[in-house]
Amino acid sequence: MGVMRIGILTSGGDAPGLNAVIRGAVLKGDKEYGQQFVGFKAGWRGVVEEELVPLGRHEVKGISKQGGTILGTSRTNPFEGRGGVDRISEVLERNEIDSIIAIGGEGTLAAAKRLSDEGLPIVGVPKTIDNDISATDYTFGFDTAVQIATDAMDRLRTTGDSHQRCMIAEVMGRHVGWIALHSGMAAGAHAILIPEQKTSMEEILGWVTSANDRGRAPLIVVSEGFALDTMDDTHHERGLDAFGRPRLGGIGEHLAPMIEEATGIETRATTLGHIQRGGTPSSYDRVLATRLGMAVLDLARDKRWGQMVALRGTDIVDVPFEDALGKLKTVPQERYDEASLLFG
Ligand SMILES: Nc1ncnc2c1ncn2[C@@H]1O[C@H](COP(=O)(O)OP(=O)(O)OP(=O)(O)O)[C@@H](O)[C@H]1O
Ligand SMILES: O=P(O)(O)OC[C@H]1O[C@](O)(CO)[C@@H](O)[C@@H]1O
Ligand SMILES: [Mg+2]
Repeated sequence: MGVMRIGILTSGGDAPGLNAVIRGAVLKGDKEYGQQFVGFKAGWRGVVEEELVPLGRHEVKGISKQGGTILGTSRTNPFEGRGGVDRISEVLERNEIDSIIAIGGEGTLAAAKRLSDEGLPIVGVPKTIDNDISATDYTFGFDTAVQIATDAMDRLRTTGDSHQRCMIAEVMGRHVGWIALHSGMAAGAHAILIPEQKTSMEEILGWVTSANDRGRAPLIVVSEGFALDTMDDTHHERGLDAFGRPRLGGIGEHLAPMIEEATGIETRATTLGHIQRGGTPSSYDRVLATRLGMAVLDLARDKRWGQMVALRGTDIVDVPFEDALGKLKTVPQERYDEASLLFG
């Protein structure tokens, strides 16, 4: 049997740790199995458009501490345009590529599942800062996002304290509240508002006034996908993305005047936005990402197509793509109840 050649792609939004996955895979493949690697540029686009880049030990030197992805990313659908199974098989064959490692979120993994169901040799690695993928306890990128959000809140608190203001920090997370829950708990927030828990303005005002009455500057953490019990939908004023999904964001700015008017406490909102996704990954994310990158190679070596790696406890395990799809991993009621004991 000849040397196995593996193509790697990163697809969907970037997350800190993507480069550590790539490096982990390339180093192990090179040292252990004598495999060779190529990179596909910008997700599935690189596969469909046959945009390949060399990916050897030289290219991955020192990259696990770099944010973003050296391969670039996109939200290209591999079935659209010139894409499809026949086109992808032809690209793989022409470039003597035996398998694809797809690193991405649930959209990328859904595409990977469809392609592997149709016979293509694909294995996967889950990624998202939102930590909303089922079948894995944590995703890389989440720890870094939480750390960045916590640092920002520590800063908001010193300026809030100085002015005796109510500060609102809006964090990412799409339709789940993991980033808000963890960063809010770490920063000692007086309320954490998440999409999983419909909350009333009365409850929020109760927490704000109770903190204020004790002489504290209230800190409210709100997840971008949160809606008040009186709202029919999430707050999104920036329209839809290319796939018809609402671009979330702005709920913090929406709540601030309501709180200020009802309590008389001057209130300011800050949206952390893409700062949460950029820059150096935490050491936890580097280690998790490196382990996932090394483990996914065993799936490729054993030709276990349609499988992905995941974290269970402290172990890296493998699961079929479908276990990661269909259902978001939301914040369980007991985790919210536990955190909410500290509100107000
Ligand atoms: N069910 C699906 N079948 C085939 N392709 C899909 C499917 N869902 C999504 N995709 C394709 O995969 C691409 C990546 O998905 P998406 O943009 O949701 O990013 P993701 O991998 O889920 O990461 P993120 O965490 O940023 O959402 C999509 O842009 C789309 O082209
Ligand atoms: O990169 P975009 O398209 O602005 O997407 C932003 C979304 O991506 C995420 O950062 C990761 O899924 C979400 O938290 C956020 O809603
Ligand atoms: Mg997605």
